[in-house]
Amino acid sequence: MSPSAEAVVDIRGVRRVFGDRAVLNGVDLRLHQGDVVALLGPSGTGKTTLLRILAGLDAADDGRVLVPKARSVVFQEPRLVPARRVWRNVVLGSRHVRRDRSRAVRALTEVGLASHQNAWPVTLSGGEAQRVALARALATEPGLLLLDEPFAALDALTRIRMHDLVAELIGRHNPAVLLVTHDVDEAILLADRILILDGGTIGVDVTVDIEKPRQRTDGRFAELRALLLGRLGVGQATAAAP
Ligand SMILES: Nc1ncnc2c1ncn2[C@@H]1O[C@H](COP(=O)(O)OP(=O)(O)OP(=O)(O)O)[C@@H](O)[C@H]1O
Repeated sequence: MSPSAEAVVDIRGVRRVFGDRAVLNGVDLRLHQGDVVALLGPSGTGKTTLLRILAGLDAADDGRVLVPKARSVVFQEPRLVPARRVWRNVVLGSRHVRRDRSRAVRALTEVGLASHQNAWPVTLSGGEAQRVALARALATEPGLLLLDEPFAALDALTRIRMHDLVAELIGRHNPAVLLVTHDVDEAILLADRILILDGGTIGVDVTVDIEKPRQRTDGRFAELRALLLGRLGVGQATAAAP
């Protein structure tokens, strides 16, 4: 993305204070359409707080926040409404249900769940429910897609399949994406840029210069993993290895 293109997310000097602790203390972040950015950081450093501010679910105490109106969030848990069928969950809040049914089915087709359109959420597996949450998030064609540890509750095999699916969907819809994750490999697999939030600010900002699809066996993958783990304060032995 050319640096001169207009940013869809532009936040400057964002502060968020809880009690006497400034969890965010001067965060700057610019994202352009199509940017896929992963946000790592030790537990409790404010990743979800930042994501909630970008989602409009929380407000900064100070600083400037420019985000698109059309934005969607996928959380760790799918947050489906149990009393609504799957397709209705995809277009929740719509006032034009009949017209929107085809939009819902298109979105479900993209995540491989068109055949489940009339199912009730309780009948879905965890992975299927999260695919419905993704379909719902993308059905509105958001300019910004916020993903808050969306694969953390899934088993390892489902998580790998979800990585492939999300990569494909992001490529097709081309929103700006902010992915909060604890999984360094997931960040390297999916993101073009990886940030580490610590001490209230973004201290690490790395461009992932490995062509996609990325292989964990690629030497550059292992090198970047070691670098990031080192910066996160874990796996120094790996990071220091020759
Ligand atoms: N509404 C709130 N009121 C008071 N403190 C809060 C509130 N929301 C978050 N915090 C505190 O802010 C800090 C950052 O929380 P946040 O959930 O943003 O961290 P995180 O980096 O996403 O953590 P994790 O990786 O464990 O999910 C934590 O210490 C948390 O207790």
